[in-house]
Amino acid sequence: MNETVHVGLGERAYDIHIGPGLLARAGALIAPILARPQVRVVTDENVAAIHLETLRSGLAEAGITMEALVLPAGESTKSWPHFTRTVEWLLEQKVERRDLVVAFGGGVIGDLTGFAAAVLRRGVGFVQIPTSLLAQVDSSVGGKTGINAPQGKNLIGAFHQPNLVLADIDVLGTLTPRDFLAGYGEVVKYGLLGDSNFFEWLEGQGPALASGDESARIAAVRRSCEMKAEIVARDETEQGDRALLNLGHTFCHALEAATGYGSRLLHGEGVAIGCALAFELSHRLGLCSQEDPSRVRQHLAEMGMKVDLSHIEGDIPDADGLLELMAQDKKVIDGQLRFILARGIGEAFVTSDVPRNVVRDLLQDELARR
Ligand SMILES: NC(=O)c1ccc[n+]([C@@H]2O[C@H](COP(=O)([O-])OP(=O)(O)OC[C@H]3O[C@@H](n4cnc5c(N)ncnc54)[C@H](O)[C@@H]3O)[C@@H](O)[C@H]2O)c1
Ligand SMILES: O=C(O)C(=O)C[C@@H](O)[C@H](O)[C@H](O)COP(=O)(O)O
Ligand SMILES: [Zn+2]
Repeated sequence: MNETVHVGLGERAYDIHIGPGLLARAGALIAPILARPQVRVVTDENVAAIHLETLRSGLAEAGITMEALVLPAGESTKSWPHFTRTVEWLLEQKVERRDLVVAFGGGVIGDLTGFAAAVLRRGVGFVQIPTSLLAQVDSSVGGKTGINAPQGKNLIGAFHQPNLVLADIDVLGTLTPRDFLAGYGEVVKYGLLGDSNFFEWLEGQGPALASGDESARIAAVRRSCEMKAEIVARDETEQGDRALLNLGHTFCHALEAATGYGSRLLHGEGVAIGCALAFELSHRLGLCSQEDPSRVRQHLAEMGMKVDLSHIEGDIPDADGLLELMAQDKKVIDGQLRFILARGIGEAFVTSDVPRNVVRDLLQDELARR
């Protein structure tokens, strides 16, 4: 029942194992790449409470000992204070250059721990054991690591590939429905950016995925990882095509900054809203038919997801305020925003040819519906 996706990056290549029961086998899977039988694990309080002892015994089966740092859960942990605490803890633990650090949690823990590993003693290896759907389909793969800055999302970080990824499908069973659906936003993104058959499959299988169907979950994680691995192998540091994985994110990151990186808007929720906006923008620019944004919105709505700016509670900035936040996007070149747009479902492309007034009008219209 286990699947393996290979990320073909030459000397930085690694495998993603996907399937049930992987925590119990973690020791056996990690042992071949360990220099000595000990690891340091960074996790959050939710994951630790439910799954840390299973990981500890899975490692112990192969004679590997572990110490853990348990951080608070949530996006605000992806910040300087927790980053400093993590790096100092790893140094206190005398983690050596040939040791491996384990990121055991969702995307927040993966991004923070990966960045700590990137700078610790100028770079130590790390293993991703992603426990949220979002982390299994996206953040644990591809080596983007980092933290948020007051100026914007993920503005401080490094490309640092993991040495191994273990995506245990069983742990998805303890996610809250809200966190599961947030991760689903990134799954839908893959279909929208490059695989219309996958999107069509999700239209049929999305409800089964959400209600816990194991084979549907494995298939969705595998297809997402295959697509991400293929793009990352082509363009590891986002000089070109990797930006496709940013579909919906220019809007999403501005909305996350506007809502204070808290529980008002989760990253995956912002991605879903951002994808709907990107398709609407594509339609307004005459790139795709009206049916495409409608179909995107309909599937997200049927899954019970946030689709519109009106689904975000509380105040958000006006159109100019959101455009100002977008100006910090890492895809900006010579002060010019770049967007991921689509000629249809599964046909995304990267462009800077987007008049500011069209984006402004779109945001104004969407804000007026709040
Ligand atoms: N590096 C990348 O390529 C990349 C890609 C996508 C997203 N991200 C980042 O990932 C972050 C979002 O990740 P996320 O949605 O996993 O958020 P998260 O890490 O905050 O996890 C969501 C919530 O689920 C809980 N949780 C995780 N696994 C659980 C489990 N098995 N059982 C019960 N609870 C569990 C966490 O404690 C948390 O409360 C954002 O910061 C985003 O920017 C990075
Ligand atoms: O891996 C990538 O590349 C992505 O863009 C994946 C995104 O889902 C993810 O949210 C990423 O962290 C965004 O990257 P950023 O460079 O726009 O911060
Ligand atoms: Zn994302």
